[in-house]
Amino acid sequence: MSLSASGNQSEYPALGLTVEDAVTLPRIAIESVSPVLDEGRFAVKCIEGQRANVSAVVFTDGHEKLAVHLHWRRLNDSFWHMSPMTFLGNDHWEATIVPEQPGKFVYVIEAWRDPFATFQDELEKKYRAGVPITLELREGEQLVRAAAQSAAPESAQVLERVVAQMNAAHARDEQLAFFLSTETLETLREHGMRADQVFSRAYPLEVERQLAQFASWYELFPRSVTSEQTRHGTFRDVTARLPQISRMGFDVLYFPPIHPIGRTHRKGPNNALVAGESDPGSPYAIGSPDGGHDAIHPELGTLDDFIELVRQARRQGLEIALDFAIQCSPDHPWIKQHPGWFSWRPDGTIRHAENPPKKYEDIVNVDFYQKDSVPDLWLALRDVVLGWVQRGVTLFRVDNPHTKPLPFWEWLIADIRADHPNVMFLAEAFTKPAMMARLGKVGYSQSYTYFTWRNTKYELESYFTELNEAPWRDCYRPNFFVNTPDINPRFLHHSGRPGFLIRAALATMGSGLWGMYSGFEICESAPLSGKEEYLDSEKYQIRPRDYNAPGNIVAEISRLNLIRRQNPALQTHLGFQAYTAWNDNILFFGKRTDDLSNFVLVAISLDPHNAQEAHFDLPLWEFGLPDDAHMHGEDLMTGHTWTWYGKTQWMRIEPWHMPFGIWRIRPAS
Ligand SMILES: O=P(O)(O)O[C@H]1O[C@H](CO)[C@@H](O[C@H]2O[C@H](CO)[C@@H](O)[C@H](O)[C@H]2O)[C@H](O)[C@H]1O
Repeated sequence: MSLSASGNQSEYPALGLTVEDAVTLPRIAIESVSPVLDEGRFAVKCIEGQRANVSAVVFTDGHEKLAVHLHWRRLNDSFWHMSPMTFLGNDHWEATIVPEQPGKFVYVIEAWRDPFATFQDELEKKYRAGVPITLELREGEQLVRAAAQSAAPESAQVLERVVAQMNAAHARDEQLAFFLSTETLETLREHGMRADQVFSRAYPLEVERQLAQFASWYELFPRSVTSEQTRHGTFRDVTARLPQISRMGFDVLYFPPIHPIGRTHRKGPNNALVAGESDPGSPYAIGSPDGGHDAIHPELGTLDDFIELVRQARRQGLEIALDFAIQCSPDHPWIKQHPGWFSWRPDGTIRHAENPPKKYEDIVNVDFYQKDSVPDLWLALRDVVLGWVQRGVTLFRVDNPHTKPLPFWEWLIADIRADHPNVMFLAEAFTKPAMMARLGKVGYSQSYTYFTWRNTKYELESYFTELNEAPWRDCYRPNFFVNTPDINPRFLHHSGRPGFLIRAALATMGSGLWGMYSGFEICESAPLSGKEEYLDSEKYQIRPRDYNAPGNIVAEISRLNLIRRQNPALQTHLGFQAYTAWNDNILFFGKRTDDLSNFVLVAISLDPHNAQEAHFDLPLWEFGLPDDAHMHGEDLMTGHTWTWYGKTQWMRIEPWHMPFGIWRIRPAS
């Protein structure tokens, strides 16, 4: 395609215009529309019931006043909501919308020249300056009559009433009151002519449940919910453990794959390439003669047990999240039923999967673009998700989504959410930033992050700040997992209990979304030969645990989750602001709601071994207070309260007591 081939230069005004084209171009400019992602190619993320601010720079030639409206609606509704946009000065306009349910929405900005507003403004200035206004009053009359004459049928009656009102105003004061009234202005704005009317393009918004932004995830392997390594845990055992998990304040209970596990190339303990007869294998090796992605591993129980578990979990305030791992053990039924969905090598084998440098010898990948795969494989995978949705599952953690095609995700997520807007997807992607962001743009409601590898004050401050800025804030919600079955963070190998508390505080205070893989609460950290992997990982064997083991941090985790529930400022990663504490081992930051009604200060020592002290700045300026003002403080871990006098304060953190402080502040009255 070339410009000369299309022959239509007006599509590219910057390259030159004919006069015929120029006279048809809009006279009003709408620029810098926000929020917008990639010029509207992708939807900006919003949360149901929460305010979304829409702003734009709107201007025209000359001095005439403009009127600017924001129109928005749910994609499939015919009714448009309308809010006038407020003029903020310097051509900036803003309006707020509050979408009430999850789903896809669009918004459009409309602008036009508003002759009556221009007239009213001039009339008022001249009147106040004592300049003669007789002629102006006559011009006003003309304007109102012209508006009534050219009114659309649905506005005619309203404008006739306005004309009648004007005719009834005989005394000069009455006329002035009529022409300067807000009511006259608004009626004419709504029903009068819209000169040079222009519309922006429609911009999409994706509205999700609050759980998309604020949720505490707990991960466990159902087979390990048992008292002995030789007895496979079941869904019924998990059901019995639900109250314990719910009491810790979690909202989501996430399971690695629960499907039948293959036998061919099954892995043994510690990723051994050969498994013993009784080794259970990696649950990610999905598929056996017992079924594939839509079946349940027989040793976990029945489908009814699973459905009952989902029901019981809901009763205790927990949603179940399932793993969606698009890969097959060589024993998966699809390999025989749909050989055309895989790419075969000349020797009749399928290449095993990998995520370099990791090798997954017990699984193979499907091929999304084989002749037989399009669209049958895509539809089959969609039906797998739908099947679990029909069984009550609303959350899916997707394994390695960055190794599958982006168009597939964009289609699948939109297709599922069109009928089930409550369903959400968490991307288990650890890859380059562009792909991490793009997964959010194509529909993932939240994502794993680099948090696990950010340890120093500089790293944490920069990372938390970056996530608050464009483009991340519009497309990416970070779920801070403190550990996963694949990540036994090096920091925890030798940090002892204080290190676990440090990471828990960073995750719970840093983002509205955080996650923990079981074992963290009893400070498990034994690594596999210096690697970031767990020794005797539960990915390859059953691992019973004593959750009451001495030194556990169950009480602290429960408290942190409670603090999050009680403080709206902590229910999102947005609103983060780093503050000054004069010590590189102490991260000090604030989280606050827009109206400052909830303001939480967090000080976390990054040193699990030594006491750390610092002078720090109490952010009085955020409340518009002078440096000598008083501030009320409340320790949210202990309930202790006090008053701070003045901006410069001092703290000491002893990790063996509590390696962090969480203080709710408000101006002392
Ligand atoms: O590749 P990631 O680091 O994102 O890890 C995820 O995907 C892996 C493949 O599904 C998965 O790996 C585990 O399952 C494999 C298949 O059974 C097995 O070969 C690996 O040894 C095992 O670690 C990983 O757990 C998951 O988080």
